[in-house]
Amino acid sequence: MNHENSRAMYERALTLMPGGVNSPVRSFSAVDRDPVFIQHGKGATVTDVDGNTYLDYVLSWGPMILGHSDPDVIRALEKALQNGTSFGAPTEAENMLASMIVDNVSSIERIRMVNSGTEAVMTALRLARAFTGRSKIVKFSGNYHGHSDGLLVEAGSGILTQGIPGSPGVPESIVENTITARYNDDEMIRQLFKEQGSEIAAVIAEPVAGNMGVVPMTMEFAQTLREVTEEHDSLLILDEVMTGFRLAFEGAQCLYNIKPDLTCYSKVIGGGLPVGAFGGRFDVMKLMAPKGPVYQAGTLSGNPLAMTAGYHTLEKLVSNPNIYQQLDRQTMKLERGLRTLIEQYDVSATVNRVGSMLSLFFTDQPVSDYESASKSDTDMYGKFFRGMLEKGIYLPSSQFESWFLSVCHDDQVIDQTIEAAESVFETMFK
Ligand SMILES: Cc1ncc(COP(=O)(O)O)c(C=O)c1O
Ligand SMILES: N[C@H](C=O)CCC(=O)O
Repeated sequence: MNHENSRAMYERALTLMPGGVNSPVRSFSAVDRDPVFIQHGKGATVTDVDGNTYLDYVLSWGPMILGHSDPDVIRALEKALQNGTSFGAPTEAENMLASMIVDNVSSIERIRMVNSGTEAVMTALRLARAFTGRSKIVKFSGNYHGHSDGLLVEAGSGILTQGIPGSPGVPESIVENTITARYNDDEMIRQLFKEQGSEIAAVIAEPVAGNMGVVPMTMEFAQTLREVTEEHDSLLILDEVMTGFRLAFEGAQCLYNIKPDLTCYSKVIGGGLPVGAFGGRFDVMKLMAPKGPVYQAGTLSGNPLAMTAGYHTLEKLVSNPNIYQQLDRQTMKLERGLRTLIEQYDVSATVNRVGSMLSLFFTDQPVSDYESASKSDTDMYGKFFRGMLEKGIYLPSSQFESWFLSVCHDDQVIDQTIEAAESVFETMFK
């Protein structure tokens, strides 16, 4: 494959932006390679600036559940564009997206749109603190909730990929209110609440973690989180930025049958445009300004183009519930193909999957938390990644990110991916 144009653009980018990128994971630094620059995407594929086309399992890190350039979403955007791009005033598009969610997700009685997952989580925590009058929050190692100051401690995603414990520039006084606990450890969270329950404003968790690779929460742990927060009058915040509208329309909360007090969204809710949102119980949400005293604002919050892309994406998902079965079936096919290869080539690897989120970890131990995820052989992943890229398969450039499938990942796409993986395994493990 020729990557001449990507290389030239990356060299130029390095002179303009720190590390040549606007978000660290996309720099490919963890897989020891220069990034490819993407020109366009269609369905399950993206094409780079050298004309190489790849089967895409990154899907913009999750949002593109309908595949790239879905014709209905593009058509709606083209129409919306004729009216202008931003007004900083209410539009009907906001009502449409909000009611799509309030009418279809039972835990959401009120919702507020923002521009990113980071903003959604940051504000949901402020709200939880105001509602409870408490300062401490509990998060879990290996979960990632965006890059706000209090949440980078033992975070997943780029923080885990780069092997750094948090970030310089965050004052001690901010993180002293963040308690970090072990994911899927019932005993630890119960003990924590026994000791400090009256000071804890909220527990925030990814119901299926996707930022230390895919690590599902156990059913038991989900119930425990709901129980301890209720017992101690703390709030349970589910960060469904990745899982919302992806694992089911009602997100992971319906798979686990738990009702959080607040839920955070981003990714699929914006159909590929920048949208974040948080919502939940009316008695909590009514504290938000201008109804209540908790401040949040945004010049571009509820932007009409973003609302349009989100509405038309969710519209297609809600009106075709078979979509989730189809996504599950196709991802299971990929999972089975990878498992067969792991056995055939006797590789120390394990596959975790929930619905259309999947990770291949190069470790023979089960991966159930930050500690076990961290034991994966990241050099091996880098080698696998580079081999797959050369075969035209665009995977996440880190062991600790989820692979995502879209409705365009049909049998042919999956077969081609498994064939490529077989040929890469052949060179790596024969
Ligand atoms: C679970 C989770 N929460 C929060 C975020 C932050 O979202 P954003 O990147 O839109 O700020 C992300 C992804 O980045 C995420 O995966
Ligand atoms: N893991 C991150 C979000 O889900 C990856 C996207 C990013 O931070 O650039």
